[in-house]
Amino acid sequence: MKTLTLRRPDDWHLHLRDGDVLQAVIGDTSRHFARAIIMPNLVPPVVTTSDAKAYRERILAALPAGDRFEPLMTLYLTEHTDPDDVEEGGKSGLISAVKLYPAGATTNSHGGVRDFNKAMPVLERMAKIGLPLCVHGEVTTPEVDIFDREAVFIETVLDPLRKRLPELKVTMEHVTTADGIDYIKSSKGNLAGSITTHHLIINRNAILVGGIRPHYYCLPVAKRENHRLALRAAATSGDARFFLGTDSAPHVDPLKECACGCAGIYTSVNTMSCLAHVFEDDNALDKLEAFTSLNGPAWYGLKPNEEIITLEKRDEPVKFPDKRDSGAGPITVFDPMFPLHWHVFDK
Ligand SMILES: NC(=O)N[C@@H](CC(=O)O)C(=O)O
Ligand SMILES: [Zn+2]
Ligand SMILES: [Zn+2]
Repeated sequence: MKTLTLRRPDDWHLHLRDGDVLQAVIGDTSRHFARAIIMPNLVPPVVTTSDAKAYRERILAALPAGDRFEPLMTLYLTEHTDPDDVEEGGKSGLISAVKLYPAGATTNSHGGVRDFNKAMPVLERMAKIGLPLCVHGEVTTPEVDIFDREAVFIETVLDPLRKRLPELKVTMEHVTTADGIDYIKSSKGNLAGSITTHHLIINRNAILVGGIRPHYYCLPVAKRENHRLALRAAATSGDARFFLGTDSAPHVDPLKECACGCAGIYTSVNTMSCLAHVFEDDNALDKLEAFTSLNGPAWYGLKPNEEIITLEKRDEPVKFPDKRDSGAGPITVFDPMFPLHWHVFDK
């Protein structure tokens, strides 16, 4: 029997939502993960340090009894964000990063940034104090094809921004293209990328072949197979600039299974089993710990976790629920479309 022992992983991009959904999903993360960067795109968004403090308390209150989990809070960047508030939050240790959503790019991003000049004072302050900017890297220009939005963002927004503020530390969130991977690899020191579980497994066929499958729809949308292969190569390479950010993004089924369904895939439940499968397929099980447990903390200036988890490959596949029930309705769990044999033991 194959076993694998890893330092306890962290998730560097996670949506926990609030209220009933938070209550239903938090245990799926805290079961395996010690820490997570918590996305601020609530309704209304987490904009100020005091919003983040209150949200952090709601997350801790929702944790299953006995679970230890550290939510790493982020602020949602707007054109009116106060640089002093950001600095205070960053220096106090409450705020780990600020999140940039180009207005209209994804779920609850309408309050995001339209005019980057207006965000410059905050970005300059972040560069000065070393607080990372997490970026949803897609342009929203209607003329740009949805499959090209990441590549165009790099060329027209991210690269000019990084030239203007070379000291700013940037995390390109949920990289989905070979262009994104190449861009990160060409950088020196102040750019890194998170990669999701599902983008290592699905390409765009999963969404569109044989019928439209809303539970594989997320943003940035999955791309062609050559892009998935580039993501796999980066994740399994051990390169310290790439780490796991699941982007687990729960939406209740009625909001996905309708004429205009929400973007987001719920992967917290089976992420570690999926990743062990992917890394084994690529003969890279020895690189899994770097991806899930070492590269992320190093980038965010934190120590890796001391505790460990064990994964064991068994003949009997792992049984996962198809859905996670919440007080707001059922949430469909990511189906990788192959059986998962890596079981996780963490207690
Ligand atoms: N990834 C998604 O498809 N959805 C995320 C937003 C995001 O991370 O862009 C969500 O909040 O639902
Ligand atoms: Zn995003
Ligand atoms: Zn996300």
